[in-house]
Amino acid sequence: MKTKPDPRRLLVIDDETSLRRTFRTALESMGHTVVEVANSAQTLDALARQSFAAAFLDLRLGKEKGLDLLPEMLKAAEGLHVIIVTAHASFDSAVQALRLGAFDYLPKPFTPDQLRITLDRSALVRGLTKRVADLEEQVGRLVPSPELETQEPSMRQALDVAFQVAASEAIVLFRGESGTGKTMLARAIHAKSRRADRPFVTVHCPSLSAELLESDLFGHVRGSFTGAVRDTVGKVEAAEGGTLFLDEIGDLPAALQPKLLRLLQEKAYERVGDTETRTADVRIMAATNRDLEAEVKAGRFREDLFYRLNVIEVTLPPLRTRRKDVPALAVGLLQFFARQTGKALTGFTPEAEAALHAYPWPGNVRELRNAIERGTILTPGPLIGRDHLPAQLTRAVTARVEVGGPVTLDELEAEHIRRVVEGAASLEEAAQTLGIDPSTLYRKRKRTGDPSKRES
Ligand SMILES: Nc1ncnc2c1ncn2[C@@H]1O[C@H](COP(=O)(O)OP(=O)(O)OP(=O)(O)O)[C@@H](O)[C@H]1O
Repeated sequence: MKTKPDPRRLLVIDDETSLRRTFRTALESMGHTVVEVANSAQTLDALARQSFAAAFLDLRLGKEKGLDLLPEMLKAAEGLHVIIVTAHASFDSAVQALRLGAFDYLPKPFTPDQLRITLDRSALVRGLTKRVADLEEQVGRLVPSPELETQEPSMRQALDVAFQVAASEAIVLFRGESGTGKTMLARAIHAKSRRADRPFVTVHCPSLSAELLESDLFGHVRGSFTGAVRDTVGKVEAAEGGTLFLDEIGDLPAALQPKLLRLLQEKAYERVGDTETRTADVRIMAATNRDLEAEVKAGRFREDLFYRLNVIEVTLPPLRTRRKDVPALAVGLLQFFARQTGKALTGFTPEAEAALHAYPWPGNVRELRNAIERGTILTPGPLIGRDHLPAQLTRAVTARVEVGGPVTLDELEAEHIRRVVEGAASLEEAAQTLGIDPSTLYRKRKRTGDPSKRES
Protein backbone atom coordinates (compact mmCIF):
# COMPACT_ATOMS: atom_id res chain seq x y z
CA MET A 1 0.00 0.00 0.00
CA LYS A 2 1.17 3.53 -0.76
CA THR A 3 2.17 5.92 2.00
CA LYS A 4 0.17 9.11 2.49
CA PRO A 5 1.29 12.06 0.30
CA ASP A 6 3.99 14.03 2.07
CA PRO A 7 4.46 17.54 0.63
CA ARG A 8 8.16 17.42 1.52
CA ARG A 9 9.06 13.98 0.07
CA LEU A 10 10.94 14.18 -3.24
CA LEU A 11 12.26 11.55 -5.65
CA VAL A 12 15.62 11.99 -7.39
CA ILE A 13 16.26 9.82 -10.46
CA ASP A 14 19.85 9.95 -11.69
CA ASP A 15 22.32 7.22 -12.64
CA GLU A 16 25.32 9.14 -11.24
CA THR A 17 25.82 8.71 -7.50
CA SER A 18 27.68 12.01 -7.12
CA LEU A 19 24.82 13.97 -8.70
CA ARG A 20 22.25 12.27 -6.50
CA ARG A 21 24.36 13.28 -3.48
CA THR A 22 24.45 16.91 -4.66
CA PHE A 23 20.67 16.85 -4.97
CA ARG A 24 20.26 15.28 -1.55
CA THR A 25 22.46 17.86 0.17
CA ALA A 26 20.70 20.81 -1.45
CA LEU A 27 17.17 19.47 -0.96
CA GLU A 28 17.71 18.29 2.62
CA SER A 29 19.07 21.70 3.54
CA MET A 30 15.67 23.07 2.39
CA GLY A 31 13.87 20.68 4.73
CA HIS A 32 12.88 18.00 2.20
CA THR A 33 13.09 14.23 2.53
CA VAL A 34 14.82 12.62 -0.45
CA VAL A 35 14.51 9.17 -1.97
CA GLU A 36 17.25 8.34 -4.52
CA VAL A 37 16.91 5.89 -7.41
CA ALA A 38 19.18 5.14 -10.38
CA ASN A 39 17.02 3.55 -13.12
CA SER A 40 13.49 3.11 -14.41
CA ALA A 41 12.73 -0.14 -12.56
CA GLN A 42 13.69 1.43 -9.23
CA THR A 43 11.68 4.55 -10.10
CA LEU A 44 8.46 2.67 -10.81
CA ASP A 45 9.00 0.56 -7.69
CA ALA A 46 9.41 3.72 -5.57
CA LEU A 47 6.30 5.29 -7.10
CA ALA A 48 4.29 2.16 -6.35
CA ARG A 49 5.33 2.25 -2.68
CA GLN A 50 5.28 5.96 -1.83
CA SER A 51 3.66 9.25 -2.84
CA PHE A 52 5.97 12.13 -3.76
CA ALA A 53 5.44 15.87 -4.00
CA ALA A 54 7.74 16.02 -7.05
CA ALA A 55 10.39 14.04 -8.90
CA PHE A 56 13.65 15.17 -10.54
CA LEU A 57 14.33 13.08 -13.62
CA ASP A 58 17.65 13.08 -15.46
CA LEU A 59 17.16 12.86 -19.23
CA ARG A 60 20.17 10.51 -19.51
CA LEU A 61 19.93 7.44 -17.30
CA GLY A 62 22.87 5.31 -18.48
CA LYS A 63 21.46 3.34 -21.41
CA GLU A 64 17.90 4.38 -20.62
CA LYS A 65 16.20 7.60 -21.71
CA GLY A 66 14.42 9.81 -19.19
CA LEU A 67 11.93 10.83 -21.89
CA ASP A 68 10.81 7.19 -22.26
CA LEU A 69 10.35 6.83 -18.51
CA LEU A 70 8.35 10.06 -18.11
CA PRO A 71 4.99 8.76 -19.48
CA GLU A 72 5.27 5.61 -17.34
CA MET A 73 5.89 7.71 -14.25
CA LEU A 74 2.83 9.85 -14.96
CA LYS A 75 0.78 6.73 -15.46
CA ALA A 76 2.00 5.30 -12.14
CA ALA A 77 1.50 8.55 -10.20
CA GLU A 78 -1.18 10.72 -11.75
CA GLY A 79 -0.58 14.44 -11.33
CA LEU A 80 3.05 13.98 -10.16
CA HIS A 81 5.19 17.06 -10.87
CA VAL A 82 8.16 15.73 -12.83
CA ILE A 83 11.03 18.19 -13.21
CA ILE A 84 13.37 17.24 -16.04
CA VAL A 85 17.09 17.71 -15.38
CA THR A 86 19.85 17.43 -17.96
CA ALA A 87 23.32 18.65 -18.72
CA HIS A 88 22.52 18.39 -22.39
CA ALA A 89 20.05 21.21 -22.25
CA SER A 90 18.47 21.72 -25.56
CA PHE A 91 15.31 23.57 -26.37
CA ASP A 92 13.91 20.60 -28.30
CA SER A 93 14.16 18.09 -25.48
CA ALA A 94 12.65 20.65 -23.08
CA VAL A 95 9.66 21.19 -25.35
CA GLN A 96 9.26 17.46 -25.88
CA ALA A 97 9.35 16.78 -22.12
CA LEU A 98 6.78 19.48 -21.41
CA ARG A 99 4.58 18.11 -24.17
CA LEU A 100 4.75 14.70 -22.54
CA GLY A 101 3.52 16.20 -19.28
CA ALA A 102 6.67 17.27 -17.42
CA PHE A 103 6.03 20.06 -14.92
CA ASP A 104 9.26 22.00 -15.49
CA TYR A 105 12.74 21.84 -16.94
CA LEU A 106 15.99 22.45 -15.07
CA PRO A 107 19.28 22.73 -17.06
CA LYS A 108 22.46 21.49 -15.31
CA PRO A 109 24.34 23.05 -13.63
CA PHE A 110 21.72 24.71 -11.47
CA THR A 111 21.95 26.80 -8.32
CA PRO A 112 20.09 26.06 -5.06
CA ASP A 113 17.97 29.14 -5.80
CA GLN A 114 16.84 27.70 -9.13
CA LEU A 115 15.90 24.49 -7.34
CA ARG A 116 13.98 26.39 -4.69
CA ILE A 117 12.06 28.48 -7.26
CA THR A 118 10.96 25.36 -9.16
CA LEU A 119 9.83 23.64 -5.95
CA ASP A 120 7.99 26.77 -4.74
CA ARG A 121 6.14 26.90 -8.05
CA SER A 122 5.27 23.22 -7.76
CA ALA A 123 3.92 23.73 -4.22
CA LEU A 124 1.90 26.73 -5.39
CA VAL A 125 0.35 24.79 -8.29
CA ARG A 126 -0.43 21.85 -5.99
CA GLY A 127 -2.13 24.21 -3.51
CA LEU A 128 -4.18 25.85 -6.26
CA THR A 129 -5.17 22.50 -7.77
CA LYS A 130 -6.43 21.34 -4.40
CA ARG A 131 -8.29 24.60 -3.86
CA VAL A 132 -10.01 24.32 -7.24
CA ALA A 133 -11.05 20.73 -6.45
CA ASP A 134 -12.42 21.84 -3.05
CA LEU A 135 -14.33 24.72 -4.62
CA GLU A 136 -15.74 22.49 -7.35
CA GLU A 137 -16.99 20.13 -4.68
CA GLN A 138 -18.55 23.02 -2.76
CA VAL A 139 -20.24 24.38 -5.89
CA GLY A 140 -21.56 20.89 -6.58
CA ARG A 141 -23.19 20.97 -3.16
CA LEU A 142 -24.74 24.41 -3.83
CA VAL A 143 -26.34 23.69 -7.17
CA PRO A 144 -28.69 20.75 -7.70
CA SER A 145 -27.79 18.66 -10.71
CA PRO A 146 -30.33 19.31 -13.43
CA GLU A 147 -33.10 16.75 -13.84
CA LEU A 148 -33.06 16.18 -17.59
CA GLU A 149 -35.59 13.36 -17.78
CA THR A 150 -39.17 14.30 -18.58
CA GLN A 151 -42.52 12.69 -19.15
CA GLU A 152 -44.06 15.73 -20.82
CA PRO A 153 -43.90 16.06 -24.64
CA SER A 154 -43.43 19.86 -24.54
CA MET A 155 -40.37 19.52 -22.28
CA ARG A 156 -39.12 16.53 -24.28
CA GLN A 157 -39.17 18.70 -27.40
CA ALA A 158 -37.28 21.53 -25.68
CA LEU A 159 -34.59 19.14 -24.40
CA ASP A 160 -34.28 17.40 -27.78
CA VAL A 161 -33.68 20.67 -29.62
CA ALA A 162 -31.27 21.85 -26.92
CA PHE A 163 -29.12 18.72 -27.05
CA GLN A 164 -29.20 18.50 -30.83
CA VAL A 165 -27.55 21.92 -31.06
CA ALA A 166 -25.28 21.50 -28.03
CA ALA A 167 -22.25 20.48 -30.07
CA SER A 168 -22.74 23.21 -32.68
CA GLU A 169 -21.83 26.87 -32.43
CA ALA A 170 -25.42 28.01 -33.03
CA ILE A 171 -26.87 30.91 -31.10
CA VAL A 172 -29.63 29.58 -28.85
CA LEU A 173 -32.54 31.68 -27.57
CA PHE A 174 -34.29 30.27 -24.50
CA ARG A 175 -37.84 31.37 -23.91
CA GLY A 176 -40.16 30.69 -21.03
CA GLU A 177 -41.47 32.09 -17.77
CA SER A 178 -39.16 33.02 -14.95
CA GLY A 179 -37.86 29.99 -13.03
CA THR A 180 -38.58 27.40 -15.74
CA GLY A 181 -34.90 26.43 -15.99
CA LYS A 182 -33.57 28.51 -18.89
CA THR A 183 -30.23 29.24 -17.21
CA MET A 184 -29.93 25.68 -15.98
CA LEU A 185 -30.43 24.32 -19.51
CA ALA A 186 -28.01 26.84 -21.04
CA ARG A 187 -25.36 25.63 -18.58
CA ALA A 188 -26.17 22.01 -19.40
CA ILE A 189 -25.72 22.70 -23.15
CA HIS A 190 -22.44 24.47 -22.48
CA ALA A 191 -21.29 21.45 -20.45
CA LYS A 192 -22.01 19.19 -23.45
CA SER A 193 -20.29 21.48 -25.97
CA ARG A 194 -16.65 21.50 -27.04
CA ARG A 195 -16.36 24.69 -24.98
CA ALA A 196 -17.14 22.79 -21.75
CA ASP A 197 -13.77 23.39 -20.11
CA ARG A 198 -13.87 27.11 -20.90
CA PRO A 199 -15.94 29.67 -18.93
CA PHE A 200 -19.72 30.06 -18.91
CA VAL A 201 -20.30 33.75 -18.20
CA THR A 202 -23.70 35.29 -17.45
CA VAL A 203 -24.69 38.90 -18.11
CA HIS A 204 -27.92 40.10 -16.48
CA CYS A 205 -29.20 42.66 -18.94
CA PRO A 206 -31.72 44.46 -16.67
CA SER A 207 -29.49 44.88 -13.65
CA LEU A 208 -27.37 47.84 -14.84
CA SER A 209 -27.74 51.19 -16.62
CA ALA A 210 -26.89 51.21 -20.34
CA GLU A 211 -23.46 52.76 -19.65
CA LEU A 212 -22.47 50.30 -16.95
CA LEU A 213 -23.86 47.37 -18.89
CA GLU A 214 -21.75 48.33 -21.91
CA SER A 215 -18.66 48.38 -19.72
CA ASP A 216 -19.71 45.13 -18.02
CA LEU A 217 -20.03 43.48 -21.43
CA PHE A 218 -17.15 44.94 -23.39
CA GLY A 219 -14.79 46.33 -20.72
CA HIS A 220 -13.39 49.86 -20.66
CA VAL A 221 -10.10 51.75 -20.79
CA ARG A 222 -8.79 53.91 -17.99
CA GLY A 223 -10.31 57.40 -17.92
CA SER A 224 -13.20 56.55 -20.24
CA PHE A 225 -15.67 57.66 -17.55
CA THR A 226 -15.58 58.91 -13.97
CA GLY A 227 -14.42 56.05 -11.80
CA ALA A 228 -12.70 54.18 -14.64
CA VAL A 229 -9.34 54.12 -12.87
CA ARG A 230 -7.81 51.24 -14.80
CA ASP A 231 -8.30 49.25 -17.98
CA THR A 232 -10.93 46.60 -17.31
CA VAL A 233 -11.77 43.39 -19.11
CA GLY A 234 -15.45 42.87 -19.99
CA LYS A 235 -17.49 39.69 -19.79
CA VAL A 236 -17.09 39.06 -23.53
CA GLU A 237 -13.36 38.75 -22.96
CA ALA A 238 -13.82 36.81 -19.71
CA ALA A 239 -15.88 34.26 -21.67
CA GLU A 240 -13.14 33.85 -24.33
CA GLY A 241 -13.29 30.34 -25.76
CA GLY A 242 -16.49 29.65 -23.80
CA THR A 243 -20.11 30.72 -23.71
CA LEU A 244 -21.63 34.15 -23.03
CA PHE A 245 -25.16 33.88 -21.65
CA LEU A 246 -27.28 37.03 -21.95
CA ASP A 247 -30.08 36.73 -19.42
CA GLU A 248 -33.28 38.77 -19.92
CA ILE A 249 -32.16 39.90 -23.35
CA GLY A 250 -35.55 41.64 -23.83
CA ASP A 251 -34.29 44.28 -21.39
CA LEU A 252 -31.16 45.12 -23.38
CA PRO A 253 -31.08 48.93 -23.68
CA ALA A 254 -31.65 50.29 -27.23
CA ALA A 255 -28.21 51.96 -27.25
CA LEU A 256 -26.50 48.59 -26.82
CA GLN A 257 -28.54 46.63 -29.34
CA PRO A 258 -26.45 47.61 -32.43
CA LYS A 259 -23.24 46.77 -30.52
CA LEU A 260 -24.54 43.34 -29.63
CA LEU A 261 -25.66 42.80 -33.23
CA ARG A 262 -22.12 43.55 -34.39
CA LEU A 263 -20.73 41.11 -31.84
CA LEU A 264 -23.12 38.43 -33.12
CA GLN A 265 -22.42 39.08 -36.78
CA GLU A 266 -18.74 39.96 -36.89
CA LYS A 267 -17.55 38.81 -33.45
CA ALA A 268 -16.10 42.34 -33.20
CA TYR A 269 -16.30 44.88 -30.38
CA GLU A 270 -14.44 47.74 -28.69
CA ARG A 271 -13.90 48.40 -25.00
CA VAL A 272 -15.62 51.61 -23.82
CA GLY A 273 -13.35 54.58 -24.63
CA ASP A 274 -11.04 52.49 -26.85
CA THR A 275 -10.46 52.70 -30.60
CA GLU A 276 -8.93 49.25 -30.97
CA THR A 277 -11.34 46.69 -32.41
CA ARG A 278 -11.11 43.29 -30.73
CA THR A 279 -12.36 39.93 -31.85
CA ALA A 280 -14.14 37.51 -29.56
CA ASP A 281 -14.30 33.74 -29.69
CA VAL A 282 -17.53 33.21 -27.76
CA ARG A 283 -20.69 31.27 -28.31
CA ILE A 284 -23.77 33.32 -27.51
CA MET A 285 -26.88 32.06 -25.75
CA ALA A 286 -29.67 34.34 -24.59
CA ALA A 287 -32.85 34.02 -22.56
CA THR A 288 -36.04 35.99 -22.24
CA ASN A 289 -39.39 35.72 -20.51
CA ARG A 290 -40.77 38.57 -22.58
CA ASP A 291 -42.78 38.46 -25.77
CA LEU A 292 -39.91 39.60 -28.01
CA GLU A 293 -42.14 39.81 -31.12
CA ALA A 294 -44.31 42.35 -29.25
CA GLU A 295 -41.16 44.23 -28.18
CA VAL A 296 -40.10 44.37 -31.85
CA LYS A 297 -43.57 45.64 -32.89
CA ALA A 298 -43.47 48.29 -30.18
CA GLY A 299 -40.07 49.45 -31.52
CA ARG A 300 -38.22 48.58 -28.31
CA PHE A 301 -36.23 45.68 -29.73
CA ARG A 302 -34.41 45.77 -33.07
CA GLU A 303 -35.91 43.42 -35.61
CA ASP A 304 -32.52 42.51 -37.15
CA LEU A 305 -31.16 41.63 -33.68
CA PHE A 306 -34.25 39.54 -32.95
CA TYR A 307 -33.80 37.48 -36.13
CA ARG A 308 -30.08 37.08 -35.51
CA LEU A 309 -30.77 35.80 -31.98
CA ASN A 310 -33.71 33.64 -32.87
CA VAL A 311 -31.80 31.04 -34.92
CA ILE A 312 -32.53 28.15 -32.56
CA GLU A 313 -35.40 28.70 -30.19
CA VAL A 314 -35.89 26.51 -27.11
CA THR A 315 -39.12 27.16 -25.22
CA LEU A 316 -39.34 25.84 -21.69
CA PRO A 317 -42.91 25.06 -20.61
CA PRO A 318 -44.24 26.37 -17.27
CA LEU A 319 -44.27 23.77 -14.50
CA ARG A 320 -48.09 23.80 -14.25
CA THR A 321 -48.22 22.29 -17.75
CA ARG A 322 -45.72 19.54 -16.89
CA ARG A 323 -47.16 18.18 -13.67
CA LYS A 324 -46.04 14.63 -14.43
CA ASP A 325 -42.48 15.85 -13.92
CA VAL A 326 -43.15 17.31 -10.46
CA PRO A 327 -42.53 14.05 -8.49
CA ALA A 328 -39.13 13.34 -10.11
CA LEU A 329 -38.05 16.97 -9.76
CA ALA A 330 -39.19 17.01 -6.12
CA VAL A 331 -37.34 13.79 -5.28
CA GLY A 332 -34.16 15.01 -7.03
CA LEU A 333 -34.29 18.26 -5.07
CA LEU A 334 -35.05 16.44 -1.80
CA GLN A 335 -31.99 14.23 -2.29
CA PHE A 336 -29.87 17.28 -3.07
CA PHE A 337 -30.95 19.22 0.03
CA ALA A 338 -30.72 16.09 2.20
CA ARG A 339 -27.08 15.74 1.13
CA GLN A 340 -26.48 19.44 1.71
CA THR A 341 -27.95 19.40 5.23
CA GLY A 342 -26.72 15.91 6.11
CA LYS A 343 -30.27 14.72 6.94
CA ALA A 344 -31.41 11.19 6.25
CA LEU A 345 -34.60 11.97 4.29
CA THR A 346 -36.45 9.30 2.38
CA GLY A 347 -39.37 11.13 0.73
CA PHE A 348 -42.72 12.82 1.21
CA THR A 349 -45.89 11.88 3.11
CA PRO A 350 -48.89 11.11 0.83
CA GLU A 351 -50.44 14.45 1.89
CA ALA A 352 -47.28 16.37 0.97
CA GLU A 353 -47.22 14.56 -2.39
CA ALA A 354 -50.86 15.52 -2.96
CA ALA A 355 -50.06 19.16 -2.11
CA LEU A 356 -47.09 19.21 -4.50
CA HIS A 357 -49.31 17.76 -7.19
CA ALA A 358 -52.27 20.10 -6.67
CA TYR A 359 -50.34 23.36 -6.53
CA PRO A 360 -50.10 25.35 -9.80
CA TRP A 361 -46.46 26.51 -9.27
CA PRO A 362 -46.64 30.08 -10.58
CA GLY A 363 -42.92 30.47 -9.70
CA ASN A 364 -42.07 27.28 -11.64
CA VAL A 365 -39.10 25.04 -10.75
CA ARG A 366 -37.50 27.84 -8.72
CA GLU A 367 -40.56 27.89 -6.42
CA LEU A 368 -40.50 24.09 -6.19
CA ARG A 369 -36.83 24.19 -5.29
CA ASN A 370 -37.47 26.74 -2.53
CA ALA A 371 -40.42 24.74 -1.19
CA ILE A 372 -38.35 21.56 -0.95
CA GLU A 373 -35.44 23.39 0.65
CA ARG A 374 -37.81 24.75 3.31
CA GLY A 375 -39.32 21.30 3.87
CA THR A 376 -35.87 19.76 4.25
CA ILE A 377 -34.97 22.26 6.95
CA LEU A 378 -38.25 22.03 8.86
CA THR A 379 -38.87 18.30 8.93
CA PRO A 380 -37.47 16.35 11.84
CA GLY A 381 -37.26 13.56 9.20
CA PRO A 382 -37.33 11.12 7.54
CA LEU A 383 -40.38 12.36 5.54
CA ILE A 384 -41.37 15.86 4.47
CA GLY A 385 -45.00 16.39 5.51
CA ARG A 386 -47.51 18.79 4.07
CA ASP A 387 -47.07 21.26 6.91
CA HIS A 388 -43.35 21.50 6.25
CA LEU A 389 -44.20 22.96 2.87
CA PRO A 390 -44.95 26.70 2.38
CA ALA A 391 -48.42 27.89 3.46
CA GLN A 392 -49.59 28.67 -0.07
CA LEU A 393 -49.35 24.98 -0.96
CA THR A 394 -51.34 23.96 2.08
CA ARG A 395 -53.99 26.57 1.31
CA ALA A 396 -54.33 25.30 -2.24
CA VAL A 397 -55.04 21.78 -0.99
CA THR A 398 -57.16 22.89 1.97
CA ALA A 399 -59.39 24.80 -0.44
CA ARG A 400 -59.84 21.55 -2.36
CA VAL A 401 -60.52 19.33 0.67
CA GLU A 402 -64.27 19.55 1.28
CA VAL A 403 -66.70 16.91 2.45
CA GLY A 404 -68.25 15.51 -0.72
CA GLY A 405 -65.46 17.06 -2.85
CA PRO A 406 -63.05 15.18 -5.15
CA VAL A 407 -60.77 14.05 -2.33
CA THR A 408 -59.65 10.72 -0.89
CA LEU A 409 -60.68 9.55 2.59
CA ASP A 410 -57.04 9.85 3.67
CA GLU A 411 -56.89 13.50 2.56
CA LEU A 412 -60.21 14.21 4.28
CA GLU A 413 -59.06 12.56 7.50
CA ALA A 414 -55.70 14.35 7.46
CA GLU A 415 -57.36 17.71 6.89
CA HIS A 416 -59.95 17.11 9.62
CA ILE A 417 -57.24 16.10 12.12
CA ARG A 418 -55.16 19.14 11.17
CA ARG A 419 -58.02 21.58 11.72
CA VAL A 420 -59.10 20.00 15.03
CA VAL A 421 -55.50 20.02 16.33
CA GLU A 422 -55.14 23.65 15.25
CA GLY A 423 -58.23 24.66 17.23
CA ALA A 424 -57.43 22.61 20.36
CA ALA A 425 -55.40 23.75 23.39
CA SER A 426 -53.51 20.44 23.57
CA LEU A 427 -53.17 17.16 21.73
CA GLU A 428 -55.14 15.40 24.50
CA GLU A 429 -58.03 17.78 23.91
CA ALA A 430 -57.80 17.24 20.14
CA ALA A 431 -57.78 13.44 20.64
CA GLN A 432 -60.85 13.72 22.84
CA THR A 433 -62.68 15.80 20.21
CA LEU A 434 -61.73 13.26 17.54
CA GLY A 435 -62.83 10.35 19.70
CA ILE A 436 -59.49 8.55 19.54
CA ASP A 437 -56.78 8.10 22.11
CA PRO A 438 -53.67 10.35 22.06
CA SER A 439 -51.34 7.56 20.92
CA THR A 440 -53.53 6.92 17.84
CA LEU A 441 -53.54 10.66 17.13
CA TYR A 442 -49.75 10.69 17.48
CA ARG A 443 -49.41 7.82 15.01
CA LYS A 444 -51.78 9.40 12.49
CA ARG A 445 -50.03 12.74 12.66
CA LYS A 446 -46.66 11.09 12.27
CA ARG A 447 -47.90 9.33 9.17
CA THR A 448 -49.17 12.58 7.65
CA GLY A 449 -46.07 14.47 8.83
CA ASP A 450 -48.13 17.17 10.56
CA PRO A 451 -45.85 18.87 13.09
CA SER A 452 -47.97 21.98 13.69
CA LYS A 453 -48.40 21.28 17.39
CA ARG A 454 -45.89 19.63 19.73
CA GLU A 455 -46.96 16.75 21.93
CA SER A 456 -47.87 18.20 25.31
N1 LIG B 1 -34.70 20.47 -14.52
C1 LIG B 1 -34.23 20.98 -13.38
N2 LIG B 1 -33.66 20.19 -12.47
C2 LIG B 1 -33.20 20.68 -11.30
N3 LIG B 1 -33.29 21.97 -10.95
C3 LIG B 1 -33.85 22.81 -11.82
C4 LIG B 1 -34.36 22.38 -13.08
N4 LIG B 1 -34.88 23.44 -13.72
C5 LIG B 1 -34.68 24.49 -12.92
N5 LIG B 1 -34.07 24.13 -11.79
C6 LIG B 1 -33.71 24.98 -10.66
O1 LIG B 1 -34.70 26.02 -10.59
C7 LIG B 1 -34.09 27.28 -10.36
C8 LIG B 1 -34.48 28.23 -11.48
O2 LIG B 1 -33.88 27.81 -12.69
P1 LIG B 1 -33.22 28.85 -13.71
O3 LIG B 1 -32.47 29.93 -12.98
O4 LIG B 1 -32.49 28.05 -14.73
O5 LIG B 1 -34.54 29.48 -14.33
P2 LIG B 1 -34.68 30.67 -15.40
O6 LIG B 1 -35.73 30.25 -16.35
O7 LIG B 1 -33.34 30.98 -15.97
O8 LIG B 1 -35.19 31.85 -14.48
P3 LIG B 1 -35.12 33.45 -14.75
O9 LIG B 1 -35.88 33.70 -16.01
O10 LIG B 1 -35.79 34.03 -13.55
O11 LIG B 1 -33.65 33.80 -14.86
C9 LIG B 1 -32.62 27.04 -10.25
O12 LIG B 1 -32.28 26.98 -8.89
C10 LIG B 1 -32.39 25.69 -10.91
O13 LIG B 1 -31.31 25.03 -10.30
